[in-house]
Formats: sequence, structure tokens, C-alpha cells
Amino acid sequence: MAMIKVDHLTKTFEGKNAVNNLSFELSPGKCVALLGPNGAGKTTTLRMLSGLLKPSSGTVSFEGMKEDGDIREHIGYLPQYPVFHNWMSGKEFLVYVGQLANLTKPQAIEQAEKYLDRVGIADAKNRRIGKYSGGMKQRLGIAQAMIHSPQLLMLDEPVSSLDPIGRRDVLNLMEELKAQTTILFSTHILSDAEEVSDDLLLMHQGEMVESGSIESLREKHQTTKIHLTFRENVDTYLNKLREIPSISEGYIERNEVQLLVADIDQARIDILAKASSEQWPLIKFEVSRVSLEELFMKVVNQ
Ligand SMILES: Nc1ncnc2c1ncn2[C@@H]1O[C@H](COP(=O)(O)OP(=O)(O)OP(=O)(O)O)[C@@H](O)[C@H]1O
Repeated sequence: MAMIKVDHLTKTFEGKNAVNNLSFELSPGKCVALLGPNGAGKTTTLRMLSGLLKPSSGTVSFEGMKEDGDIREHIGYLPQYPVFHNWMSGKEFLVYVGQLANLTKPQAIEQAEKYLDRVGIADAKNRRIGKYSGGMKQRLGIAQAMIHSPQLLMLDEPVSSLDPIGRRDVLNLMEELKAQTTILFSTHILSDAEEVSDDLLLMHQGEMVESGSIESLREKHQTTKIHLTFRENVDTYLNKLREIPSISEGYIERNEVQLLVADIDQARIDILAKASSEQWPLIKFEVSRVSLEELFMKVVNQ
């Protein structure tokens, strides 16, 4: 059963669709990455899911929710640019947001202590937030989003503004929190998505381009590439290679011929037979795999 069902969600700003006809489901217990380049519509999607922005059309429904229930009780949200009260200590801030989330003061204090510890900033709990590093602020932001133990945690670009160490810390923390809550986070970096998420939703220009488990997408887009280097006349050989039926696509990059093939064994036989009978000046034959990274770059550069 889906935890969230997003059905034909669209948001139009000034006549332009920031999000266009988006449909997907989130299952409980998963960590899902909303991946896409800048301007793809990730923030707009998360804001609609969290109830902060009204869709132009389409619906978001939550499994097990009462018709008139307030979904915000079940959601924790960390915006891309969180604003903190810098004069407060980390603990004071968490107790304050806990009470805003309808916890009693003793409950808010208990939860604040728990999450200060969980996110690894308990030592700095009485220090003013203004003195925190970027990574510490981001961890405080995650504690803020978790304070009422939501079923779904939504994080907008949680690691983009961090240095490599801060980034590593926050990715590790997300890995730990996965055991406790469903996570949906946005990123424009494929390797961050691959590192912690189970599933991927790939967005471009407001639309969903691909979705599925990282494994299945990797498998689906895994084709083989052959790299050939010739001593001379590379264009002539590219044209001859394009005539071979087992080769699906061919082009020249960095002065080498690159060929995409579905059946590597057949393609190898065909190419080498032709090269040998026609005595091509072939000086390199190399095979590599096309990765999810290439799929992502292809989508982004369209
Ligand atoms: N309030 C708004 N008014 C007008 N246009 C907007 C508004 N919010 C977003 N947009 C436009 O909608 C598109 C999608 O923006 P969105 O912020 O959702 O993308 P994103 O994928 O989160 O990108 P980024 O990583 O840069 O934040 C962009 O073209 C943006 O300029």
C-alpha cells in the first residue's frame, strides 16, 4: 500500500508549468531521491507535498489519513534555506519548534534531548545557533523536522551547501534515520542519490523522466560501449561501422569512435571480421559500460 499517492500534480507560475502532471507513489520505509538539475521543479514538488503550496491541479493523498486530518502532523520538512533564530541555543530552538508542533513542554524537552543526541550535536546544545557550522545547522534542521516523530521526512537539498565532511555526516545521518521514517529528499547530484536512496525519481523541466529502484534503473540503462581508435581516417571507419546491424549508435568523441551496442559478443565478431578482411588501421579496441551517470547527463543536457 502506498504511503503517499501523487496524482497528476501540476503547479503553474505566471503561465509556466514549474511542475507538470506529476504522478508517483511512495511506499513506507523507503528512502527516495527526487533528482534533477536546477529548476527541474523539485522544491515546488516538495512544497506541494508538505502542504505549504497549493497545487494548480492534481492531488496528493496520504494513506490512512482522515479526510479532515492535518497532514502536517505526519510530515517533517527541512527547506533548502532554513532560517534559524541565531540568538537561541540549539536546545531552546528545538523545544520551541516541538511546542509549535503541538507537543507539551515536557514532551518537547524530551524529544529535543533525544534528537540533539541522534543528530550528533548534543555537545553544542547550549551554544547559540549563530556559532554553529553549516553542517551543524543542517543537522539541527533535521532534528527540527524530526521533533514530532513524523512518518515522512522531506529534505530539500540537505547536503548541497555542505563541504565534503559535512556532506558525509549528513548522508550518514540520513542512512540511520531510514530505519525509523520514510525519507524523500531532493538533490541535483546523482552520487548522493545513489548513496542513500532505494528509489529514484528523476525530474526535468517539471516532468518525471524516469522512476524506479536504483538497481532496476541501472540495469535498464546499462548498455555497452565500444571505443575504437584508428591510426587515420576515423570518419571513413565510423561510416563503415554504422552499416553493421549489431551497432545501435555510433559517434566520434575525443578522436575515437564510440559505439553503443546491445549484444557485445555479436558486435565484437562483426567489427573484428570487417577490420581484418578490410585491413583497417585499428590501434585500440576497448569495451566499457554506460552508467546511470550518462543517462542523467543525457536527460539534463536535452
Ligand atoms: N514562486 C515562484 N514564482 C515564479 N516562478 C517560480 C516560483 N517558484 C519556482 N518557480 C519556477 O519554477 C521552476 C521550478 O523551480 P523549483 O525551485 O521547484 O526547481 P528546483 O528543481 O527545486 O531547482 P533548484 O534546485 O534550483 O531549487 C523554476 O523555473 C522556477 O523559476
